[in-house]
Amino acid sequence: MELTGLFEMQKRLDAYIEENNGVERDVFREKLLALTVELAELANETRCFKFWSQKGPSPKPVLIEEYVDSIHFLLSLGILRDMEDLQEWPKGKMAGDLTDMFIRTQRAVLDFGERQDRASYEAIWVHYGAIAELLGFTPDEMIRAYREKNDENYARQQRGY
Ligand SMILES: O=c1ccn([C@H]2C[C@H](O)[C@@H](COP(=O)(O)O)O2)c(=O)[nH]1
Repeated sequence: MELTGLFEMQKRLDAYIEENNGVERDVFREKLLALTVELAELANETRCFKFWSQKGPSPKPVLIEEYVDSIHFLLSLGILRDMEDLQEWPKGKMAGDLTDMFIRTQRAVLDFGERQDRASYEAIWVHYGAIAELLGFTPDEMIRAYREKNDENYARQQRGY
């Protein structure tokens, strides 16, 4: 899946948010924490780990919106560390269920926070790709959901969110 267009949209949104909020410092730490929070929110909506509950996962539109919140911050972190030349979504084979994948993805995000290098950045994409596959998201669905949330993020800024 092609990432160039998404990086461009994210760069524009980030510039708008920074300008709107008078941000002049490096907000890498904040965005890293935001990504771990979004990942946990997605896990919570899937309820994959809630062996103590009989309730099923949230509907697909809810899951995909949470998913693309993560994609926003993942793109944004790449932009902050000059990795927006990554053209294709890095893919790799990963075995395991959703619970495995959420734990490993949290680790991959924190690992990137320490190393801040390309290999650890690409590893996060591989993990998110595996989550998308387990949740049955197609590339078209993800791109559509990303665009919709990107628009909503502008609208929120304009509303004084
Ligand atoms: O610099 C930023 C800050 C926020 N967001 C977006 C990503 C998510 O879609 C949304 C998260 O906002 P909350 O709902 O968590 O407030 O904001 C960005 O894209 N760039």
